[in-house]
Amino acid sequence: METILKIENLYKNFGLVKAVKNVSLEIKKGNVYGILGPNGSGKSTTLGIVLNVVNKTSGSYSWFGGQMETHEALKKVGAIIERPNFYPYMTAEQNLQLVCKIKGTNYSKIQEKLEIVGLLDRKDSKFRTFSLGMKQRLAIASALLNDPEILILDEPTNGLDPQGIRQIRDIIKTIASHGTTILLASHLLDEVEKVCSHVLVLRKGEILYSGTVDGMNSQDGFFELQAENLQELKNALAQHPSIDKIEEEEGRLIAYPKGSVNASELNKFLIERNIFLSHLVKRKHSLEEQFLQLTNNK
Ligand SMILES: Nc1ncnc2c1ncn2[C@@H]1O[C@H](COP(=O)(O)OP(=O)(O)OP(=O)(O)O)[C@@H](O)[C@H]1O
Repeated sequence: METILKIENLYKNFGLVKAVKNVSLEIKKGNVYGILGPNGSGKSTTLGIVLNVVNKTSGSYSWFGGQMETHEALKKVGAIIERPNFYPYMTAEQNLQLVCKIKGTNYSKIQEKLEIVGLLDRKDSKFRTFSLGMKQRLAIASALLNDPEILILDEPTNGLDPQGIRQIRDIIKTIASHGTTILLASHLLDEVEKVCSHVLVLRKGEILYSGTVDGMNSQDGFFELQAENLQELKNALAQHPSIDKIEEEEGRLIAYPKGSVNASELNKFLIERNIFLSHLVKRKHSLEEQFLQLTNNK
C-alpha cells in the first residue's frame, strides 16, 4: 500500500514546553487515521508541522515517499486546521468559486463537493446564514475542491450539536469510502472509534498507543465472579496458574488472566475445589476504559 505521509522521531519544543516527543507515524493510502489525546497532548502541533505552518525541533517527515518538495506535496493535501473563514455576505457557491480562483482549480467540482457535504440545496444561501455545522461542512467541501489525496481535519466536530456531529462523521465516512485517506485529530475517543481504522494515542506529546483501532480493543479480557464465600473463591483463584491478579469490586471478584483462559475451564477448576459460582462473566474493558487507563496511568 502506498505511503502518503511518513513521520519519524518528530520533536517540537516551545521554549521549555516539550509539545511533541519522538512521534512516528506512517500513513498508508485509503485508511482513516485518528490522532487521539486530551487537550494539550500535541495533536495540533503535529498537524501544524506536517502542514509546514509550525517548525519542527528535530526529526523528519516526508510526503508521498519524499519525491517532491513539501510545498508541491501540500497541493495534494486538503486541510482544515482552523475555524472555517469565508465571506459572510457571499453565498456558499460564491465562496467556493473564490477558493477555486485562489487554488487555480476550475469551478466544475463545486456542485459535486457541495453534494458530498449535503449543501447543494443551500448553495445560494449567504454564508452568514449558516449554522456552525453547515460552516464546517462548507469548509470540508472547500478542502475537497482539488480532489486531495488526503484530507486533514483538526477536531472536526468541536462545538457542534449531536446532529451536526453525526452529519460530519457520516460525511467523513463517505469521503473515506471513496478512497480518500483521512487524518483527523480529536480528543473524543468515541469519534475515533466510530470513524477511524487506525489510531495514534498521544499524551503530553508522547505516543501511548499506535496501531489499529481494533487492536486497541483486542486484549484478552477478564472475569467477573461471585460465590457465597468470596474469601474461599479468592483463595481458590489464587491457586490457578493463569490468574495474574484478583480484585474485589462491589461484592464480586475481578480476575485478570495472564494468557487465554476460557470461562468453562475456570468453572471446572473451581468446582473441583468445591466452589460453586453464582455469577461468572468474561468481559473486556470498553475502548473508553482502556483509553482512560492509557492516559491516566502513565
Ligand atoms: N505557539 C505556541 N507557543 C507555545 N506553546 C505552544 C504553542 N502551541 C502549542 N503550545 C503548547 O504545546 C502543547 C501541545 O499543544 P497542542 O495545541 O499541539 O495540543 P493539542 O493536543 O492539539 O490540544 P488542543 O486540542 O487543546 O489544541 C501545549 O502544552 C501547548 O500549550
